[in-house]
Amino acid sequence: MPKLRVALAQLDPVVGDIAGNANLVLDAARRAHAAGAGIVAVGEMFLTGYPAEDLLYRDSFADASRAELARLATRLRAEGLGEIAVVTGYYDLDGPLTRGPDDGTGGGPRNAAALLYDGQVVTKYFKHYLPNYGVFDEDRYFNRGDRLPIIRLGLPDGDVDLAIVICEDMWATGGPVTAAGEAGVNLVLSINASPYEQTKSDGRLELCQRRAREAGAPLAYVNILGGQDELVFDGDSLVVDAHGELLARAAQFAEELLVVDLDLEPARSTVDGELAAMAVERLRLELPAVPPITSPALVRVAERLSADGEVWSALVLGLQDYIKKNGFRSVVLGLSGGIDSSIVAAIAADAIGPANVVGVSMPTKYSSDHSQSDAADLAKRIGLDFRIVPIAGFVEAINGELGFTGLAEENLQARLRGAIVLMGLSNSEGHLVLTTGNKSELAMGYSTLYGDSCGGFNPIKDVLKTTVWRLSRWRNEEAVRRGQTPPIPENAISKPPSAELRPGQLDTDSLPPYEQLDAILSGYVDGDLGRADLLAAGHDPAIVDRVVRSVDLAEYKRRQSAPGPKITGKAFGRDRRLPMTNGWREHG
Ligand SMILES: Nc1ncnc2c1ncn2[C@@H]1O[C@H](COP(=O)(O)OP(=O)(O)OC[C@H]2O[C@@H]([n+]3cccc(C(=O)O)c3)[C@H](O)[C@@H]2O)[C@@H](O)[C@H]1O
Ligand SMILES: Nc1ncnc2c1ncn2[C@@H]1O[C@H](COP(=O)(O)OP(=O)(O)OP(=O)(O)O)[C@@H](O)[C@H]1O
Ligand SMILES: NC(=O)CC[C@H](N)C(=O)O
Repeated sequence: MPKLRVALAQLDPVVGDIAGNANLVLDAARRAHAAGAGIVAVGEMFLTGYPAEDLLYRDSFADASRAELARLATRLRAEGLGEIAVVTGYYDLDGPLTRGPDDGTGGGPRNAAALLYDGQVVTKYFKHYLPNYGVFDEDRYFNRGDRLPIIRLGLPDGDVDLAIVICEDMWATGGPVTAAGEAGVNLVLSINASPYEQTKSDGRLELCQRRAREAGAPLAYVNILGGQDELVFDGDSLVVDAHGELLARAAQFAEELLVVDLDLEPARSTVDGELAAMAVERLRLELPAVPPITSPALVRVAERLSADGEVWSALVLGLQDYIKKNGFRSVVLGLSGGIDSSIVAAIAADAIGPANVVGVSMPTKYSSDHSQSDAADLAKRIGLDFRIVPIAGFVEAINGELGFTGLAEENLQARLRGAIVLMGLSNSEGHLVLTTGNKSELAMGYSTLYGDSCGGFNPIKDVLKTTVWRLSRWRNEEAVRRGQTPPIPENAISKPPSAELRPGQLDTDSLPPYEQLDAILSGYVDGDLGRADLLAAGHDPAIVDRVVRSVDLAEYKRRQSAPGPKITGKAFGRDRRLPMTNGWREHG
C-alpha cells in the first residue's frame, strides 16, 4: 500500500505581511522535511493572511502575492526542499482583471491554493464556493473557480491521487469534494481559514468525517491560527481516514506541526477527461520514500479544551495577537472592582503577562469602599501595575464651571476616566486602552459614549454578562487546579453589578435581571428572532419590548465601539450589520 507522511502546519499569519508569511511557510517546510513528510500544507490565503478585506482590490497586493509565491518555490528548492510538496493558500489574479460581478469569462481575482514542488508552481486551484454570510464577504472580492486538479503522487510503493479544496468548498454538498470522490482520489487536502465560534469544532470534525466517507478517501484539514481584528482562528487541524475515523488532531489555539502517516489506496488506472460535476486536470509528481518517524510526539490526537476553556483561550489569543500584531507591548484599563474590568484584567494578564497590564482605580464621591478594595485585591492577586488616580477633584472642577447634574454628571465621570485619564496614559506611556463593556451592555447601550466605551480593543465585546460570571468562576477554578492564586476576587463575582455613577445605582435600575436579559438577547441578536418568536419562546412581553427597543436604539453606539473577538454565532460588528437610521420597529 502506498504510504504518505502528511504534515499540516497550523500557523499564525499576519494579514498583509506577505514576505513574513512566506517565511513561515518556508520554516514549516524545513520542519516537515526534517520530520520526513512528503507533503506539507498551510492554511487558506496564507501568504496574504485572512481576511485581507479591501487590500484585495489593489493590483499591487495581488502582484505581491503572486510574486512571493514564485519566490517561495525558488527558495524552497534553493534550500534543498524541492522534494517536499508544499501546499499554500495565496491570492491570485487569473487572466485579465475582471473585478466586480463575475462575468463568467473565467478570469479575475481568486482565492487560490498552489502546490509547489522542485522550485515550480506545479498546479493552482481556485476556490469554488465563496462564503458570503456572517463575517464572510468573499463574493465581494473573488471570482469562483470551476476546475479540479488531481495530482498523481508517485510514491515508491505505488501511485496515489490527491485533490486540494479550500474551506467553504468542503461545507458545500455536491461540491469539489464530491467530484474528487467521483474522480477516485485517494486523499483530499482541505486548506482553511475557519474562525472560532463556540461548538464549531465539533461541527468541523463531523463535517470532515462526512466528506471523507463521501469521497471514500482520507481527508486532511489544516486551519490557520491567531487573532485578526474581530476574528480568532483556533487551528484544530485534523486528519480522518476514509471511514471518518480520527487519526490525528492538533491543539486548539496553539501553533503546531501535525504529522501523520497514511496508508493510502493505490490510484486507479487513469480516468481522464471531464466529470459530470466539473473539469478535472491531471498531473504527476514523484515523492521520495517515507522514512521511519523521527519524533512520535508530532503524531497525536490532542486533548480537547473544555467549553469554557475554549472560550477563554479565544479571548486571550484574540487580545494577544491584536496587541502583538499592532505593535503594542502593554495595556491600560480602569479597575472598578466590578466583574467586567476584573475579567478583562485577568484575560490581559494571561495574554501579555501581568507586568504589562496597567490597572487604574479612579474613585469619585460615588465610589464604594469595596470598588477600591476589590480593585486593589485583584491587582495584588494578578500582580499587575496598579495605580490610583482620584478623579473627584476633576469632576468638581468641571461641574463648578458647567453645573452638570443628572445624566450629564454621571457621564462626565465615565468620560473623565476613559477619554481623559486612560487615553492620556495611553498617549504618554504607549499602552493600548482596553474597554470593558460586555455584550449585554453593548446590546442595551448601557455605557457612556466616549466614556467607559472609549478604548482600542474590547476583549469581552462578544461575551454576555452571564457568560462573564461563568468564565470568571472557570478561570478561578482553573487556577486552583494549577495550584495558583485565583485571579478574580470572589466579591467581584458575587456582588450586584453597579456603574457607581450616582448614589446607590445598580444595573438592575436600568436593565432587566441579566439571566432574563441574556436569554432574550440570545434570541434577538444571535438568533435574529422577531417579537412574536420571542414571545412564543415564553419571554415576558413588557421585558421583550423594553429590550428590543433598547437594542435597536443603541445601534449608533455599537458602530462607534471598539472591536473585540467573536466567540458566538453572531457578534456585534461585521457579523451583524444593521442600519442606525432605522424606521423598523419590532416592539409594539
Ligand atoms: N441615533 C444617534 N446617533 C448618534 N448619536 C446619538 C444618537 N442618539 C443619541 N446620540 C448621542 O448619544 C448621547 C447619549 O449617549 P451617552 O452620552 O453615552 O449617554 P446615555 O446613553 O444617555 O447614558 C449612558 C447610560 O449608561 C449608563 N452607564 C454609563 C457608564 C457605565 C455603565 C456601566 O454600568 O457599565 C453604565 C449610565 O448610567 C447611563 O444610564 C446623546 O446625548 C446624543 O449626543
Ligand atoms: N471607580 C472606577 N475606577 C476605575 N475605573 C472605573 C471605575 N468605575 C468604572 N470604571 C471603568 O468603567 C467600566 C464600566 O464600569 P462598570 O461599573 O459598569 O463596570 P464593572 O464595574 O467592571 O462591572 P460591573 O458592571 O459588574 O460593576 C469599568 O469596567 C471600568 O473600566
Ligand atoms: N474561509 C471560509 O471559507 C470559511 C467558511 C467556513 N464555513 C468556515 O467557517 O469554516
